Amino acid sequence: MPDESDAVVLEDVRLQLGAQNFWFDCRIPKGAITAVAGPSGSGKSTLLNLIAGFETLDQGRLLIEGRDVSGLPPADRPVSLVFQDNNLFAHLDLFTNVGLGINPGLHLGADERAMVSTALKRVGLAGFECRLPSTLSGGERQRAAFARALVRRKPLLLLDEPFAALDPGLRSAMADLLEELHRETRNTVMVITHDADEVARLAEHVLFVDQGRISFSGPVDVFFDRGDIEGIRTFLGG
Ligand SMILES: Nc1ncnc2c1ncn2[C@@H]1O[C@H](COP(=O)(O)OP(=O)(O)OP(=O)(O)O)[C@@H](O)[C@H]1O
Repeated sequence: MPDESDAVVLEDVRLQLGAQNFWFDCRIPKGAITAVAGPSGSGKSTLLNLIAGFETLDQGRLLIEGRDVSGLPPADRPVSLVFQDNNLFAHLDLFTNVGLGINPGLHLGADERAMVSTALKRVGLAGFECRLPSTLSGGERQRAAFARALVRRKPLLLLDEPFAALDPGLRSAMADLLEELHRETRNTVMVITHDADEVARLAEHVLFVDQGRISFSGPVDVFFDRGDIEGIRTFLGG
């Protein structure tokens, strides 16, 4: 039975995409940062897309904060997702793109406008308010998408390799920012990463996805001791 310490529960969730079969059965602890790791093509993005509602499960049950959301569209789920390829609206400036995170109708009060400016400042994009996404670098677009997710303040934040396009210095600064924001909000975060150092630095809990299944779910210190699981050994460079 799900309990109150679970933010997300996947119960016997099955999905087929083309020739690929996925089976997910796991719990994500509430208020923690969970790293989602695993080989390329193993199903990490698919797992996040299922939780966010961009994929629909064929079978099973998906609970977020105790509520069965299996039949709900993405907009009705208490989730904010940052994709690998961000997803900013090309014809809208950055202020508007981030403001949409707060209110899709863009009726923003003074406090909300201040929240947008603060979020842009925190990701290092103060002064970029009037710029269109096409005039930004890949890393800047990624940071803008992160700012939009921050202002949404949903209980569950899903990040699909949010810092992949950034150089090591910025990557580390964004990881610091994520940690800092997490300390402030204690929301639940799931972050896909290919980087073992990032897992060690950010995560309290780890899910390891391999061939469409979860081959490990547990605390981060246990994860680093599970070199006996072949996929994890490879991930850790062993
Ligand atoms: N709509 C689809 N139709 C058919 N196959 C799909 C579809 N979406 C994903 N797949 C396949 O499912 C597998 C898992 O994809 P997914 O994007 O979840 O992997 P991933 O672990 O996030 O990979 P990466 O680390 O490379 O981003 C891949 O083999 C992919 O080609």
